[in-house]
Amino acid sequence: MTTTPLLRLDGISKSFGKVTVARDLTLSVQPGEALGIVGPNGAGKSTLFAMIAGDLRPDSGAVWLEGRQVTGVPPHARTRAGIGRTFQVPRPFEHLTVFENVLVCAHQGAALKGRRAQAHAMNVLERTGLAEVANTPAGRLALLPRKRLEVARALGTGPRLLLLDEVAGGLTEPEVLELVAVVKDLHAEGLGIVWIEHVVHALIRTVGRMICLAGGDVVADGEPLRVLADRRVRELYLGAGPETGLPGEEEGS
Ligand SMILES: Nc1ncnc2c1ncn2[C@@H]1O[C@H](COP(=O)(O)OP(=O)(O)OP(=O)(O)O)[C@@H](O)[C@H]1O
Repeated sequence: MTTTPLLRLDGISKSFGKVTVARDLTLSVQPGEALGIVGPNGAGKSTLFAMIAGDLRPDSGAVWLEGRQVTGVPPHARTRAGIGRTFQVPRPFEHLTVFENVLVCAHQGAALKGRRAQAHAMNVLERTGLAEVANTPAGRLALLPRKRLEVARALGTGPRLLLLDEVAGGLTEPEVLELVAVVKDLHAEGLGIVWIEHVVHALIRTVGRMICLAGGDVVADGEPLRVLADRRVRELYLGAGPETGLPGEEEGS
């Protein structure tokens, strides 16, 4: 028996002028799967998220969510349909508290009202380790809780597919591990996760599958250490700094 994929990109193509960021790209994410996406700067990773979330329309091809075509569906309706996303640069409502920020998402994204919305928002804060700062204005948060809040806001919308866009960027090593623990717990709950990340070792700890995007193509797809050991992937990362945590060749072979 075949299960309906949580997400399916079917022959997606997208160019900005002469720059092709997706070339006839086909990709499925199964329910509960955690997929990591790596690739050099400008590879088109964030653009891919924008097409999944509905902020950008592909030039051709289709986006399917749980067997429903959503290619022409606007972002707010995709949120309601079960896609939650974070942004590279978190932009919470700075003057609202952490709790209020998530409550807005529960109202607008998950269409919850009153006590149900409040209970959901509190639950999200517990799951993301933010309960203790529930009443702190978002603008006063340090970077790690700000990143946690970005994840919490996406969760507030009640997604079945969570898109994480470089949430580990800028964090210290121990902070990365704290964030990884949050994402791993969400995955263990059964949430489908697609995580774009340059901090590769965070992905290795979390995802069961990884793809590498470059020049609009998927250049490698499979078990994370195998993908990172792939010759083409290593060539793309040549010169990448140690902060990527790219494992040595012997680890992947
Ligand atoms: N709206 C747009 N209009 C024109 N060009 C764009 C637009 N959005 C992205 N691009 C270009 O498309 C390419 C892919 O950008 P994108 O942000 O998707 O890459 P990325 O893989 O996420 O990069 P990074 O790892 O640096 O975040 C880049 O060359 C970028 O300049």
